[in-house]
Amino acid sequence: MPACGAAALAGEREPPYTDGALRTAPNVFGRRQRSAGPNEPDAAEAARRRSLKPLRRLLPFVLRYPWRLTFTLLFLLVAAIASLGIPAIAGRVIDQGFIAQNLEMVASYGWLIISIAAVMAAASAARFYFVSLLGERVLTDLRRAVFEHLLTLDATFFDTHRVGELTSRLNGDVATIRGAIGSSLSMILRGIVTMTGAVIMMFLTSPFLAMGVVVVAPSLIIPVILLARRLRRMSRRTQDALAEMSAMATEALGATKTIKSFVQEPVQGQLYSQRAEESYVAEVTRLGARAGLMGGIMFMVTTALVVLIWWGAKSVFDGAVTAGELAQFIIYALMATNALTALSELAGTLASVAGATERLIEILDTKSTIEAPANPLPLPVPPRGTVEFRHADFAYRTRDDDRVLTDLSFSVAKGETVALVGASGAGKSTVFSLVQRFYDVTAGAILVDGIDVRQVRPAELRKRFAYVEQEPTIFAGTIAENIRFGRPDATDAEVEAASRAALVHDFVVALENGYQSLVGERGVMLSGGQKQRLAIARALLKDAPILLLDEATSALDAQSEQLVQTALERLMEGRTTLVIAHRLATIRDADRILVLEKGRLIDQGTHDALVAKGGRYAELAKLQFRGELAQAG
Ligand SMILES: Nc1ncnc2c1ncn2[C@@H]1O[C@H](COP(=O)(O)OP(=O)(O)OP(=O)(O)O)[C@@H](O)[C@H]1O
Repeated sequence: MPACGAAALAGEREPPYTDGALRTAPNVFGRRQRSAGPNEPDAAEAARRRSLKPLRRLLPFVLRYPWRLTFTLLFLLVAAIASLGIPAIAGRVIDQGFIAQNLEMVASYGWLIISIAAVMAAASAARFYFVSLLGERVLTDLRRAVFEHLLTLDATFFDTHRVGELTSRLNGDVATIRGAIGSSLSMILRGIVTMTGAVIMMFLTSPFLAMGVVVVAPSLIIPVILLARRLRRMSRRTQDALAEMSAMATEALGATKTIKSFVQEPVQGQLYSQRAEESYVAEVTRLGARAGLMGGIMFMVTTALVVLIWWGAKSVFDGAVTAGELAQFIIYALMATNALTALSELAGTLASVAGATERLIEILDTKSTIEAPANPLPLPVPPRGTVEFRHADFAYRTRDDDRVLTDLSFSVAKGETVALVGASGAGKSTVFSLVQRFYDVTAGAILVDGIDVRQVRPAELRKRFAYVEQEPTIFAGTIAENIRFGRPDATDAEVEAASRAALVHDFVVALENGYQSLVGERGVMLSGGQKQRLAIARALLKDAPILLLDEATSALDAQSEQLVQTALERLMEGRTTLVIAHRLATIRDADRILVLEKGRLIDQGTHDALVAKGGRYAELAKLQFRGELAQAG
């Protein structure tokens, strides 16, 4: 019995994804990149790994379910008391039954043991059930809380964290905690109660033998604990290697087309096999050490047991204890050893659970810098549909010194179509992010419908915009779900009306499942033009007063282009439109063109006026619309 816990003492069984592994995961170039954000200072990392403090943060989640917790503790106590009662009766069986040769006594004690065993079994099963129930509940709540919180975080957070890392926190870290709470916690709780109980019973049974054990035990336990700690460090290295391998695979498998197109399969294969080898070596080293430790423990425990039996037998012969008391004592000693092995496992498991919890809590503790003001102002109803930038300066927090927008001032009146034009990196997309308050300006102000965007609830503000991205985001779901994205309660008739206006209806009805057809991940089953029209239908259905349109740069064929253009014209009707323009047609139809250069507004006016002026815009237009100008001219 003591040897069976040797593996646990040896510190095996750490769930995957321990601390820090994912933060240094390599990319497809085989280079490690840290994605730690402003909330994750590196220096404290090592100290935090050892700390069990984060576990306290799980407490509020657990205390939400007082009944489940009470039942868990109740059944835990009942099972422990019952299991501690059995050896005491076994001792009596030996003294009053075997030695006194009284078979009746053996039988009646036998019945008693069976009854207690029944209680113990039922209470253990109930304890396991309730602790698992509690664990699953806590994890589900935690996972939901983290996901919901992630959605509230600002764009800067997502600029500094890799999506892969965040999803592995949601999956890997939660799985780590589940593994621990689901089974280990149950074992651990039992271990604590049993060990305490068994030691007390050892003293009650024979203080003399118990004192002997207390003196000798530390010399056995301390080296084992030290070795086990070393083994845990090795185990962490193994998991780091494993996490690196899987992070690399995830990135590579998500980019198979790029890899194939650049004929990088052999290089990627080689990089992966390097990781696999590293992982293999780390694991084999760990297994070797573990095997040695297990063997050592087994030998030590068996030797200790033999010594205890010899010394116990001597005490029986000397008349210091009875044979029954000795048997009883040995059983308690074995129970205590077993419980100790479970507890030594606790240290390893708790450390990794603490690490996993910490990473999840870290997300929960991250505050969004974009928050609703304490006393938000309402936006005017009906909407005015105006936008104004007042001396706006902006720098991304990740690149503090690089000013992206400088003293930008312009205003867009209701129903006006204003085109933003400028070289790549001039700050056009940044204007779109700021007006929707994904980031805050560093100086100046942005007003929508006459009100500073920082004074209204972000959700209210964003309802005023329909945003059509350059590469529309299509979710893996049905066409209807994608169109309804901004208004899940829209009726079928409304969806169809928007689809007809956006020229989506005709191609949808030709599909076998119509609006219920699945579009695949990122809309892979749709053509570029279809995706754009779907995004336009979605924006139409949202029916917001201000349209933010980032025109697609990728060329569509003439017919598809015409369809998208028609759909766009319908979407722009009656709305204020800010458009990042890449097409001459859009530019010509715009009421005004804003020319941005390095984040400054250097000119504005109509296309003809700006061309006639012959400044920067004329040059830019010549470059950007070269083909179209040639055709037009
Ligand atoms: N999330 C971000 N974090 C840090 N810097 C950023 C971020 N997004 C953009 N930038 C930087 O801000 C500057 C302006 O970028 P922006 O995307 O607004 O330009 P753009 O005019 O829209 O360019 P393009 O036409 O190529 O899309 C660039 O120098 C860019 O590198």
